[in-house]
Amino acid sequence: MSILITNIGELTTNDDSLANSRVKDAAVILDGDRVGWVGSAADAPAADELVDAAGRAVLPGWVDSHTHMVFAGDRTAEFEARMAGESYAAGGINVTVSATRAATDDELRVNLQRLVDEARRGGTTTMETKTGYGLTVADEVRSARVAAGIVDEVTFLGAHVVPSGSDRDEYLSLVTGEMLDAVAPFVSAVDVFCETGAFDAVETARILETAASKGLATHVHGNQLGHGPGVQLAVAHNSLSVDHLGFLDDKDVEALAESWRNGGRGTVATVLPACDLSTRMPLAPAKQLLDAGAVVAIASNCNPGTSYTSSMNFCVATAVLQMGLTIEQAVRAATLGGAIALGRDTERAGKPRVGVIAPGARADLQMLGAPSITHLAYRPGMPLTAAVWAAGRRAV
Ligand SMILES: N=CN[C@@H](CCC(=O)O)C(=O)O
Ligand SMILES: [Zn+2]
Repeated sequence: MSILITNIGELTTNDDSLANSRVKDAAVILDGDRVGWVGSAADAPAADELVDAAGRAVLPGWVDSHTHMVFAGDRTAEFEARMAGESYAAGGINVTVSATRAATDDELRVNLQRLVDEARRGGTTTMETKTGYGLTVADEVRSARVAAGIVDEVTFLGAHVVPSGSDRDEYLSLVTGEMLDAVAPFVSAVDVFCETGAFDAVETARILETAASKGLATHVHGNQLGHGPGVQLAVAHNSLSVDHLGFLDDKDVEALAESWRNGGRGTVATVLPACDLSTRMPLAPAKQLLDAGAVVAIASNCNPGTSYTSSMNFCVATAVLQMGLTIEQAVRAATLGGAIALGRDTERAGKPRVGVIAPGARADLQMLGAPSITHLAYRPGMPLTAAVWAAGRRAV
């Protein structure tokens, strides 16, 4: 089954082999679950089905590379207290851990599916989610299993905090031993919250090294609540990404940029604008990172504590309006940037690449109710997602 989407006013491809990544009067053919052809509408071959974009903009579906969506409960009271002047502390995580442990598998599944459906309606076609609200072997395994049945990429975040009542050394041995082995069949990566109140530099290094020794990719939550060693550790351990980045010094920015020089595959700097706003923390210096040569991703960090939104439209608009990115930079960071942060920018183990509209890539596209991507920031807060195709199927 092939679908020709024609009469596209502006097509954003992220395909660097094309002279211009914002193509006018374009067309795309979806061939099953892959992109089959991209070009000028005038040259488009025939297909089984025709969709007239009527001059609207088409771009890759959002790739949300950082969420924590396997949870139960709600943290409205904590949010209200924060808006009244209290500051965010990692301790709130244990509130969600208690609620998550008390939930049934079905309740976790239904809540995760609800959030994924919301994200899909907002144009997201690839989603990562983390465990990290179970923090026992059994609860982390079921979080990973539930997530693996619903989202594209699952990350093990047993190293979120040391759960209340646990001995620190025993918990670290669990996270790097029995718990990691038990979740490994369901996950592709391991994450660590490297922060005061969570895990320190020595503990983070131990977790990253153990994950790598088992063939798993790594991510780091770093430099979220203050300046810390997260960025340097992530780069030194060749992590796929380091995320948050509200407190960076020049050496951190340079390390992230340097990691991509000389053809190296470095560490993506993932910024989380909705989280920065919801925690009233400094915005990550996304423009400085890009200007230095780092690869930047934008993600929602959807979770009940620090960022209860999956709206990538909101994140992109904030990155443009408040972080100083151009619209092209923000859209690229929220699509191809996320794909690179997940190691999904190339075909891997039979999984097609995502984050681009190019022949062979997964057929993940969104159409805006607007003629150009500029409207994502020009008309912030407006419901601009007009249509979504996920793996070639019309999803919205
Ligand atoms: N910082 C660590 N983890 C989450 C927050 C989790 C929570 O507060 O429930 C984050 O990315 O912001
Ligand atoms: Zn997070």
